Amino acid sequence: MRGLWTTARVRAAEERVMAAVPPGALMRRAAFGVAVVAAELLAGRRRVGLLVGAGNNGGDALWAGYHLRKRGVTVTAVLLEPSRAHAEGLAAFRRAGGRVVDRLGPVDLVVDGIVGLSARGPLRPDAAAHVAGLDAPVLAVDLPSGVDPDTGHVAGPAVRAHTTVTFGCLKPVHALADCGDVRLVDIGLADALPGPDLLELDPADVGAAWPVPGPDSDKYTQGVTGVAAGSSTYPGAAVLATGASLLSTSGLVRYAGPAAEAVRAHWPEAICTGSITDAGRVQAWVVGPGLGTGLGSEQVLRTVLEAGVPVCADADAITMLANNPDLWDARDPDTPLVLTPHDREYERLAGPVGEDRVAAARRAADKFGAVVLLKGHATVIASPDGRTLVNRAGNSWAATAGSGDVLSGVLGSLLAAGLDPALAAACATRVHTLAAALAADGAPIPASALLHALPDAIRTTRTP
Ligand SMILES: NC(=O)C1=CN([C@@H]2O[C@H](COP(=O)(O)OP(=O)(O)OC[C@H]3O[C@@H](n4cnc5c(N)ncnc54)[C@H](OP(=O)(O)O)[C@@H]3O)[C@@H](O)[C@H]2O)[C@@H](O)CC1
Ligand SMILES: [K+]
Repeated sequence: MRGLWTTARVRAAEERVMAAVPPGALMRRAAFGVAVVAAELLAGRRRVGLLVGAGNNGGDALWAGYHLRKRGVTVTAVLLEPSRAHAEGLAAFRRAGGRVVDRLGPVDLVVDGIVGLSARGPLRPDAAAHVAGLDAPVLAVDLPSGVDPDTGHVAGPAVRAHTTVTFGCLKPVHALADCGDVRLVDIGLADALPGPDLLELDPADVGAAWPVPGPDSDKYTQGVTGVAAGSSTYPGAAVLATGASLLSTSGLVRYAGPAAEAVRAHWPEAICTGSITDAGRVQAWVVGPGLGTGLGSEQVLRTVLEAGVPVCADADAITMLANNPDLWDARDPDTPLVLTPHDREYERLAGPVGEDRVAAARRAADKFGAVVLLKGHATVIASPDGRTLVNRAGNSWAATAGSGDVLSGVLGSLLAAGLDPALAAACATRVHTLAAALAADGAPIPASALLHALPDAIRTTRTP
């Protein structure tokens, strides 16, 4: 499990550590780390260009340039605001033979020291003009300039980083936005940091939490998942969600709805019935994918919410909850509920997502007393108990029709197995992402291919 800390907390920790070490020590450590990674990326090539902004981020870049000069690398620097460039860093850079230029010429690597933790908004026009002309890979100092450190939001021109070197701890931007390969340099902040603001699961965390049968298990001990999804118009959603539940755990899966025949044809092991009223007992429900939003579907949702077991409410279930707030009354507030909206569904439910996806997920989790899984390139999972987890996909292979149905099926089976709902949501998201990447292997895939890659994805997390 990896923690991520917002800039306010990082700054507070830095102040505490700075008071106890010689002036400039933290920047030296940070800059040395940048130089080491730069040398690695150069792999013997010898030309580095620095883009240097007005603050300490630029100071890091200049000191990194100093260390690279000591290794015999040719280093040039563009000072975006010469009068505000970090004075000691600039003096050291010049002493070591670094040259200040108006524009970067041909280089093998660019070091982005335009702006770091103090970043607000996109790149300013002069910085954007320097970045637009780059064709060498970019090593970002702390974070790619132009990306918001706390939200990962990109509102305009921004640096696209091949690699990012950050210091002391990860910040939200590193999980919420594309920072390339992220390297963490220890500058001695760990003991000064409070608990993290966000968490990101490692595959091993997922593997450790994933329910697998023990020596005494039977088909009931892993939990029975109920799937209330699909319609005569959309039987595929039922097939995908039920299949995903079946492939995620060895527990039993019951399907209830108008797509029973289609589900039975694809998944003979599922217990299928045409109506929710005779579905039998389950330990968790998945409700919503392809269900429709008519009166009959509302009754299905009401029945599921009244069942007193954890519920994963997806797609049409979210739309119905948004359209008809009376449906909330059917829910026992002590029973876990996981809502899995994409942005448009979120908007129906709780208003615009806005630039801060973490804040949006937390707002809805508070408002509804539910775990909210806000889907995106970076999926944010907020629990009403305050925990927030993020999962960065790193690719878009899962952005295909039916992919959400698979996710809800996986999540439902983890809820049925008794996992903590926020952990279940994070594990399901991670495995879904892995399955998409494994199935795609470089080429677009339909959701059914993602579905069939689930066992391999789960295996990956369980391999030490
Ligand atoms: N503290 C420490 O111990 C350590 C800190 N370290 C390093 O310091 C970095 C933080 O440095 P920092 O706070 O000096 O500010 P920084 O991010 O360089 O910004 C400079 C100025 O840029 C401007 N600006 C704002 N937005 C902008 C935009 N979109 N595009 C262009 N410009 C923009 C804005 O100035 P303005 O023009 O608004 O007055 C702002 O003040 C941190 O990320 C890490 O690299 C490490 O050495 C480890 C130890
Ligand atoms: K930067």
